[in-house]
Amino acid sequence: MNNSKESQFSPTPSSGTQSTGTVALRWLGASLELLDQRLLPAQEQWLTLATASGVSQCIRDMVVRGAPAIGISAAYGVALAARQATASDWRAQIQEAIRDLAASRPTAVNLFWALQRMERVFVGCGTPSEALARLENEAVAIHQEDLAANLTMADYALEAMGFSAGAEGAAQVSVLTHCNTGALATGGYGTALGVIRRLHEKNLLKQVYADETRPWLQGSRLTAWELMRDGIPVTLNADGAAAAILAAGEVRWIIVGADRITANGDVANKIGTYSLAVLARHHKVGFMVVAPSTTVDMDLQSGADIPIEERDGIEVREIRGIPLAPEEVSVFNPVFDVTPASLIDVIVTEKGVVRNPDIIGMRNLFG
Ligand SMILES: CSC[C@H]1O[C@H](OP(=O)(O)O)[C@H](O)[C@@H]1O
Repeated sequence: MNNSKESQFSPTPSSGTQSTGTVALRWLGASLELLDQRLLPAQEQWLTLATASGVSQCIRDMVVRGAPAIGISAAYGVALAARQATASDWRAQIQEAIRDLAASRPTAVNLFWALQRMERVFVGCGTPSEALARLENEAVAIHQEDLAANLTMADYALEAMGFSAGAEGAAQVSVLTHCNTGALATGGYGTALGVIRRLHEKNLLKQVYADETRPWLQGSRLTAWELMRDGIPVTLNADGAAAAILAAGEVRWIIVGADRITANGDVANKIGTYSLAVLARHHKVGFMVVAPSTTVDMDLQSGADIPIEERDGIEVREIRGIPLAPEEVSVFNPVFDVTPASLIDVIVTEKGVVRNPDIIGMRNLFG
């Protein structure tokens, strides 16, 4: 892996929508560039990956993170494996790359959806050169489809919020969001942050409150950085301040992303999401989950079935090597929690919207 400045590919959004300059990844054809999100906001440093194992390590280390971005990066990782696999055992090498990428993080179903889609293409390839061409095309398609989905979801979300088309002059709304669900977490534009971008584009956004999102600080380090680059009015708050913000009465919606949505509408998302949903219900604030259909896992009946990733306690005990707690203290560090469907007012996907989600509403949309 080394640093690089040039890039050849980053999908441009469909016409009629403001594109965002921020991207998390760039496909160069023979390599994948990843913006090292561990260093933001202090440094914008790109890593160039030429192997699937390098991409897998970057997902493990959260160089790139965010459910859709993880899936897209893994898809490009499989394409890189095809480029590397020229020996007689090329099939085994690509299959091993898929296995290694699948082991990189356990919760975001987008990863497994993307790898299964790439594997379906791979098994139909007869030669290494056919695999190289078809797998690269499939990874690019996954990337571009994700961006298109985000643009569609932004429109659906505004309708769900009561902003019909052409509502530019309507009263502005303040919202609160958690973690990072923007261009840094997706193929571009963002899921929950895509809705926030669209509200801003239509002059419907008064203020975004962004939870800092301990312990990895996706909110303070990524969301605040991303929104300020786009001139979007963002106020950073400690996670513990969310209750007081909702009690003040300005915020009308909490808008978050997801890492896995099960058949009954339960949602796994960044740790702290569940408590926001409880607060939202108590304060009669709308609670919206925005996620592409690649985040929906109809094979799991409920959130109890979702594997919740736990990461090293050092992420809680330290920040960039600076101790925040006694070195030997034990730490509970699940990086996701599950919000029951009963606390969710609406799930927005590019295939449509599920209000008051339950298994019937999910099945109507996803079969
Ligand atoms: C649209 S990103 C979805 C999801 O991914 C983030 O997790 P992580 O930063 O650990 O990859 C967070 O849960 C976002 O809401």
